[in-house]
Amino acid sequence: MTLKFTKMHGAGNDFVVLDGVRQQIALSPEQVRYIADRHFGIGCDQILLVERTPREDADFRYRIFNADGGEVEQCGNGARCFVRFVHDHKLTSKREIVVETKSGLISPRLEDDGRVTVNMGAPIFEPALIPFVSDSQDAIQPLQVGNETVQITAVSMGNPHAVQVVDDIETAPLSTQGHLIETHPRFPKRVNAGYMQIVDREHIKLRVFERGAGETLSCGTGACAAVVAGIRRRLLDNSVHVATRGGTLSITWAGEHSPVLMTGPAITVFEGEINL
Ligand SMILES: N[C@H](CCC[C@H](N)C(=O)O)C(=O)O
Repeated sequence: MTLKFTKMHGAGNDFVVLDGVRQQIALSPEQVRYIADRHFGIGCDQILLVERTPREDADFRYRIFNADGGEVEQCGNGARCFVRFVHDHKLTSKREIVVETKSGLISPRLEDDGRVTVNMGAPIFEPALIPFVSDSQDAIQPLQVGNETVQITAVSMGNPHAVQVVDDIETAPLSTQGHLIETHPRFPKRVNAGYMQIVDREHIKLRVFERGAGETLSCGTGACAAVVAGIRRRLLDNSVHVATRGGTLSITWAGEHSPVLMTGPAITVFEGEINL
């Protein structure tokens, strides 16, 4: 089978985007891993599959597969690339669309300056819904990682995140802690491990060891989770610029049950075909 694909990135978090509207696509985990492989395949952090949806209240369905082959609930940087893709490939003329994901509806919008704003929905703190094994919803909770105890904020943006505050992002222990947190038994569906450095109340630096992909240059839901965590810890104001290794994302959250808004880039790099 020959598949047309589009290679895209959102602040360096890169994607292979597949048009499941004009092509009939059903990928096995092995095929996902092959496409995502940076030596034997195309190479990407995630694969994004665009599909029609039967829902009346949505324009498309959006399926996300991590490089390890697992299908997941949400991808923030991918949502921005999604709306750029469907607009540029003339699957819609709308500049704002409603997209069905495994974790609910999101609405990305193309801005006049070329960036994309996404309403990512409200963060979730109930442990059972993250999911996180805990009898507390405190903003800061201890987590035993190897032979040390770290202080995390557990939050879901549709996908699970464990966020820490560090003094220096450059020395954050992603290489030693990242996988241990990702696979921690208190996160039954595994978790994305975020490390943020507070620059001031409107600026942070962020690195994320992503579930199913390892450290990426940027993580959109991770940026949302980090800002929410910082606001809950009373360290940040409501609008924050998040500097990631691949670029800057702007996140706004008014607190409580209000939605998190994310604005950032969505870039098309090249089009191609791959034989599966
Ligand atoms: N690794 C994530 C999915 C991709 C999220 C990230 N690339 C983003 O931009 O939000 C997870 O397993 O939940």
